[in-house]
Amino acid sequence: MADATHENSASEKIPTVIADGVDIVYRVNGTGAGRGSATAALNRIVRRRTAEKAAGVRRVHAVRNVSFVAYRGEAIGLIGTNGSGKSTLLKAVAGLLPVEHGRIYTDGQPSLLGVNAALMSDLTGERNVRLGGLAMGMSREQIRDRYQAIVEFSGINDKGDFITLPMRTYSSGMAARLRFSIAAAKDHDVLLVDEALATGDRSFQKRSEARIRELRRHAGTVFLVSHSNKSIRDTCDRVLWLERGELRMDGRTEEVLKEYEAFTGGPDRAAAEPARKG
Ligand SMILES: Nc1ncnc2c1ncn2[C@@H]1O[C@H](COP(=O)(O)OP(=O)(O)OP(=O)(O)O)[C@@H](O)[C@H]1O
Repeated sequence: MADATHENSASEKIPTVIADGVDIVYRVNGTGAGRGSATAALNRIVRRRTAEKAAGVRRVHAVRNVSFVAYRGEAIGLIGTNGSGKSTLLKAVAGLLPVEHGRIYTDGQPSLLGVNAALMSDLTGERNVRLGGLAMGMSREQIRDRYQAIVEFSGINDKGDFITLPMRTYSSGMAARLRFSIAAAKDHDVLLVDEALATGDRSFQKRSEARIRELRRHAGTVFLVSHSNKSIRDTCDRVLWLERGELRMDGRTEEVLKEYEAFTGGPDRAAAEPARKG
């Protein structure tokens, strides 16, 4: 679907993402006394840290001291039980969330699947393909050349001429497939995929996995968040395992999944709740 511009091998070891001691903290307002009052809001602005508690601001420390280096040509799986910080870390790599401590360096523009190509439900699939392409920095000519391939890849028209209907008429699976197809039409420096493979049916999943392998060959780095250990095995050669916001393991896919499956109690039981510790 996309041009093969240049081939790279992981052996060249060109870093694309460096996370150095990253901490990410969410602040949730209105969880206690003073909720919504003007004084509480003013407090939050003026005396942030000390006032946070008094103003009912709860801190959720979602990612703790995470460091890794990702290289060009790698496909890296992000695994961990529910709430372990995978999506949060992905958003921070995409530049959509600030880090509390530490730094994230990226080479090139990271694209979080589905966000960079934010689709509009009142516009037709066709318009969204074109706008999404422009939003990702493709030229009109490139979009024209790849339009047909994007639509075919998405499979949106398999059951009728849906691409000319507004996106609000699509099922959530169809919308997710179109988002993936648009995002995957471009060769990304760093492509961040969050559970997208879980949305389509089996044949679409197969196509997306093949496309991720292709994107890897064409130089980019791919991050994939998934609860399907099979998808991770089929797509990734390296895995980062996050648990309670901490990087518990970083290594070859098989090595990490073996430990992870022992922890979660078997293959693809990964969505289980982590054991609570005090
Ligand atoms: N917008 C938010 N505001 C406050 N806390 C949040 C927010 N988003 C996530 N969190 C918290 O941050 C932690 C990490 O959440 P995150 O969504 O990154 O986990 P995850 O590993 O992607 O989970 P899942 O596998 O369930 O998708 C959780 O404790 C969650 O409750």
